[in-house]
Amino acid sequence: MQTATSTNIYDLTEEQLAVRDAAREFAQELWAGVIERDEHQKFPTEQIKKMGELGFMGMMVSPEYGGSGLDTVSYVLAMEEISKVDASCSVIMSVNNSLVCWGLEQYGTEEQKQKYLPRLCSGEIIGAFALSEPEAGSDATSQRTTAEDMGDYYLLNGTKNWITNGTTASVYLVIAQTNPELKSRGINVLIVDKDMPGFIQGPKENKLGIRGSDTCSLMFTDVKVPKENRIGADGFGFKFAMQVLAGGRIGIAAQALGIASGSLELSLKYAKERKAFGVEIAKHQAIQFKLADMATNVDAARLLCLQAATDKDNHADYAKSGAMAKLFASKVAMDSAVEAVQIHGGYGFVKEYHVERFMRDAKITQIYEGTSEIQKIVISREILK
Ligand SMILES: Cc1cc2nc3c(=O)[nH]c(=O)nc-3n(C[C@H](O)[C@H](O)[C@H](O)COP(=O)(O)OP(=O)(O)OC[C@H]3O[C@@H](n4cnc5c(N)ncnc54)[C@H](O)[C@@H]3O)c2cc1C
Repeated sequence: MQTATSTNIYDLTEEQLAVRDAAREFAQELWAGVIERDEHQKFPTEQIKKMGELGFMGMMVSPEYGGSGLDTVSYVLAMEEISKVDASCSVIMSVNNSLVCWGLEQYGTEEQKQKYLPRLCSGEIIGAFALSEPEAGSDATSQRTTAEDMGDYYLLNGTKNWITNGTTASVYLVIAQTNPELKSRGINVLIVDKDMPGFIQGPKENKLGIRGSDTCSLMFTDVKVPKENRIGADGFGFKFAMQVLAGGRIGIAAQALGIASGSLELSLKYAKERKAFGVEIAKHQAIQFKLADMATNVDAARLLCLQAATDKDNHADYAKSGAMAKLFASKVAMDSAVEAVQIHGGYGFVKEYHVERFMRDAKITQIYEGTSEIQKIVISREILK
């Protein structure tokens, strides 16, 4: 199925196009079992392993640490293709790539990078990023999890909420307050290994969408985290979280784009097959206009995603473009998926046709890594500077 991605409007390089094509080809394998994984909240273990082997789990990490050494544009293209089929796989990929691997490579010590990155990139282990708490979501500065400085180690206590890869990860980047008097400048980020005594993971949340990906709470009771597990200088944790989330948003924007373009592709196919009143429904102007709106929005969302990715690759400021890409693409994902269900009629309401799953999966892209309201705060702050 050809959509606007077939036209090289963004002057993509041969390498970027090859990555997109490889992701597109691999994504076809994700159709098998996707409904079952969604229905039973089954983690895509085999699929993630294969994604690691193909280089999708550490796409932007330098080959020196086992990564694919690719740019953010390539990452966006791959995220779109994988999200077109299974947004659960793509969120696992996104957290591992943009939050965990990127954060470790940018700010970790040589020892930390050597210890964790090769296995995170190969898919041998998975990473998680733990910022949100029961009472600190959008207002991430209100951290209640504490990391008390005990000299050689930090004593970690508290609860994190809604953590993607929460039950399956082996390594967690945990944000915690060390010095409340310094507010956001008293926050640290610590690398916590799954088997550290006092660390337990809660049960999987029973979710509306992205049900193949596991989300849970994390509980820390007197967990002793060695000082060498801190990333960056003392008090760098909040800045770390904001930096990785700014890049993470580009990945989630691409996930939303994929859900939207997947909805469009399935709708185009169905509209040419399904007949009503003696003709294919694609011949009815009402359906044509829905498809035209979807295609226009998908192309616009893709351009915003590529703009943000290009800004990041060029080391330009991507706070605004990343927030715009996520704000817009997540709305397009939601709108396109709803229209896809409508175009499919009654068939859209049952699982075999996938679009009801896209509709459920789309919603989260307006919530995590900064809600749409928070993206508007970021954008308005940037344009009013
Ligand atoms: C499936 C899933 C996976 C997740 N994965 C992770 C993860 O891996 N790691 C992690 O740390 N977190 C994760 N999260 C948490 C997610 O990032 C938060 O849910 C999100 O940031 C919103 O926080 P909240 O739920 O506390 O909502 P709240 O912050 O309580 O917001 C509630 C509503 O109020 C609005 N609002 C809040 N403040 C303002 C304001 N100042 N102006 C205007 N509107 C405002 C919000 O936009 C929202 O509509 C995940 C969440 C889910 C559901």
